[in-house]
Amino acid sequence: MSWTRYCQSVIRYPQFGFSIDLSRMDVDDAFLAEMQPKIAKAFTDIAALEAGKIVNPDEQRMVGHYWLRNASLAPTEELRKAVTEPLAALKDFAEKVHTGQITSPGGGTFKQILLIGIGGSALGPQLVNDAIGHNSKLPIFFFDNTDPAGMDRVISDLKEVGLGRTLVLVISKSGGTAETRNGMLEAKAAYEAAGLQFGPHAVAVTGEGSKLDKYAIDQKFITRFPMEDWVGGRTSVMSTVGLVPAALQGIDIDSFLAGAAAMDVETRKTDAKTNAAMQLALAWYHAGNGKGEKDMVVLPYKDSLVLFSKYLQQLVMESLGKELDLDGKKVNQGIAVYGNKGSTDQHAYVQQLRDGVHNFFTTFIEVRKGRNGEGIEVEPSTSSADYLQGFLRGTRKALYESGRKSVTISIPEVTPFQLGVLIGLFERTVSFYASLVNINAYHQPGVEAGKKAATTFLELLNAVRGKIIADARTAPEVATELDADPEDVYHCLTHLAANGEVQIALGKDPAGDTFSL
Ligand SMILES: O=P(O)(O)OC[C@H]1O[C@](O)(CO)[C@@H](O)[C@@H]1O
Repeated sequence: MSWTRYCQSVIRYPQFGFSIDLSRMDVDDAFLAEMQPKIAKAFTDIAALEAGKIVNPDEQRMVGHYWLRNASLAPTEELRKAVTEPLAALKDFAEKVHTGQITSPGGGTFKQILLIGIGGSALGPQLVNDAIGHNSKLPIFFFDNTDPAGMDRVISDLKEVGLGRTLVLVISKSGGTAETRNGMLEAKAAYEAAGLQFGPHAVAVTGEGSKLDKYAIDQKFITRFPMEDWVGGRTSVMSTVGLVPAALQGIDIDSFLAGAAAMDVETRKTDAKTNAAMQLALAWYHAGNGKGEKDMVVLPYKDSLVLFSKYLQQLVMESLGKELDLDGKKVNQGIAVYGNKGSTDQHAYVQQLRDGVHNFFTTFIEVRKGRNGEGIEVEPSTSSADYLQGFLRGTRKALYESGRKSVTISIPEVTPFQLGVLIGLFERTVSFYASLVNINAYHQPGVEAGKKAATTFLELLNAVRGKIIADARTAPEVATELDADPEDVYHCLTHLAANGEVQIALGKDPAGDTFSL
């Protein structure tokens, strides 16, 4: 019975060794029949998207990430060139860095990279590095936050080889993201403290004319690569954002792009039954009633894919997590994504998956090849790879026995091509799912609220700084003077106290704590 169902529901693309098993998602024919009109609309929507329609109405933008791996699909010559020219330029740049035609200002080749970016401007390069960048030509380090201690740690690691031999990539589509700006200024300060000029060690990847672009010109960066407004941050790994670092690392970026293009060819086909991305989108819809009622747990059984769940978290949650649908109706859509790797998670949270709250479905990612080269027997006739496979199959079975659904995606090994295949699959699944639930997957209005509130907090923090005097005062006293919320003022004061700018004397509760110079 389950064997028949498996054979009927597995979709295979043997030409590149891919398969997806949806048999444990229990999607029935009646559901598929009912979804027919929505499926047809999703195919029409994505064809329009790929043809260059403005499918991101709020930002009045096209969505062109599918063109990045097949420029001939781009609707105009200008757009085609916007893909091919930066690609040729970044390959040339990487080649010159590798062959020493571009060297560090102090002489000598660049030996390592510091990438400064956040969200889509870091997650893709981090995934690529972790999955396929092992032993690459230039090791890469990241500033992906505004945490000063985190940056200090990275700078100290970079100093082992030397900042003078470190090429800095500052990546920001908008060119105005605070965390990235802060990281760049922190890196610049570290260079200057070491007696080095920052600009001649740096490269910018950003929108033309952005703040960062202007800064890069002013500071005499080595070069700048453009980032187009029709590529979203979370789908930018195949744009200059992902390809500049990957090419510098010596990763086979043509193969990476070819993998995504190969998946695109299959999932562009309008036969829903054999379209892995459409079937996956339908399975998500079925599992969560089209309302994201079930979370997606991502379990790749391969250490090098450990960041894939984090990468998918942004791709899926920033794309699908929306308050309003395209008709302006309040829908609060989304699918929560979390995960790490198997079989490690077997010893962490799989207990809850099997026995606890039933609010998820699992996406297993199987990598068929265990390792390159010979392995040992850990038991008679049994290898570590056999165990990894055994745990994947065992967990899938045990979950299904207790009514927990799962998808299993299989790839032969983790290569640039296969990583492209996986990314291509999920990008198109997100596009389809967004159509099925009628939302704009390509904007992120919710992120702005937190950014605005942070700006307000920073303004208040400076106002509070100006009110600290020698006399000890409570947060409500300072708040009255500033006509501000006492809790906000309290958090400003405790932050200043923790960083040595004011003294704190604890009272019996926060209202009783006093602060002084
Ligand atoms: O590349 P940027 O413009 O610095 O943005 C970084 C990230 O910030 C976000 O805009 C969210 O604030 C993401 O969508 C994006 O990937």
